[in-house]
Amino acid sequence: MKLAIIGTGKLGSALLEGMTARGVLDPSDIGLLSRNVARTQDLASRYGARLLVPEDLRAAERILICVQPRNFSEIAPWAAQEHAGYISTMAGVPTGALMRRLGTKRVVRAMPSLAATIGRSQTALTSSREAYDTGDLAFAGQLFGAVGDTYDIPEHLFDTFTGMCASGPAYAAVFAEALADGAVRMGMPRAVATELAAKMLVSSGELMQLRAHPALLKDEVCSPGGTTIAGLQALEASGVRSGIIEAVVAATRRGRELGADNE
Ligand SMILES: NC(=O)C1=CN([C@@H]2O[C@H](COP(=O)(O)OP(=O)(O)OC[C@H]3O[C@@H](n4cnc5c(N)ncnc54)[C@H](O)[C@@H]3O)[C@@H](O)[C@H]2O)C=CC1
Ligand SMILES: O=C(O)[C@@H]1CCC=N1
Repeated sequence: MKLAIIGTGKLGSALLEGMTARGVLDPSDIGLLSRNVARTQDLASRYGARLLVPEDLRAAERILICVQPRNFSEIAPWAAQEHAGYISTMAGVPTGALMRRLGTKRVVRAMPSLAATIGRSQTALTSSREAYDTGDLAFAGQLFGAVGDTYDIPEHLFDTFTGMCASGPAYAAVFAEALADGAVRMGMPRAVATELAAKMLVSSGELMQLRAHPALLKDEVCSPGGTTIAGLQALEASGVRSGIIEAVVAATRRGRELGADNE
């Protein structure tokens, strides 16, 4: 078995879906192990992966940990296998803590996002020296490279990457929801407003990528004395920029707390 995935919740299943859809691993080389056995059995049958019990981890070349940081202490005792390499997606938990709790030096820390489902995750990677030497980091690079872009991020910036790129879809969702609320406030039907808001965010992201800086897009859309600059004035008065900066700062700090809880 090339890869055992512990934790088949929102991220574990998104990674499974993204990886199998893109053929990075044969489903028969993937094993799944989670507390929610019914859901995991269902995923295993749907994707052609194996349902595992902890003893099966002895046969896993590498183990991908996708449980919540608060559940790490529950799985660490039986997840620790001398022969295996580890990849952890747990927010906040540093490579040092992973090495100590798993009793190995073969540790890769990864931070993907739910966009892995559609092959558009931005995944941060960092690892121990041993994980580099044994090819674990290269393996993780292939795995996450199949479901989006990968970035070498130094460990001191990992929680910030998490607070922006991995948490980011939630911020974007709140922005879309609020946009739709605005349109509903002005009389637009909810279903139409919700669909328009999401599509507008996607196309705006693509337009931004075609420009050197997001401000250039803003300037092109703002006609002198027009509607957009009036809307932007109201947005700026709400302190939206500071709110977004604070969101990334708070998420970064929370990542550090989760790391400290797992020392
Ligand atoms: N949801 C997201 O967008 C992202 C999540 N992450 C990280 O990925 C990890 C998983 O996140 P989610 O999938 O959202 O969480 P989740 O709560 O949806 O899934 C957690 C999974 O762990 C399993 N689990 C919990 N305790 C267990 C135990 N003792 N033994 C076996 N299985 C156990 C649960 O049954 C569930 O399948 C977290 O550490 C999170 O920080 C990272 C990037 C993005
Ligand atoms: O909210 C969380 O803690 C996880 C990590 C990044 C996205 N979801």
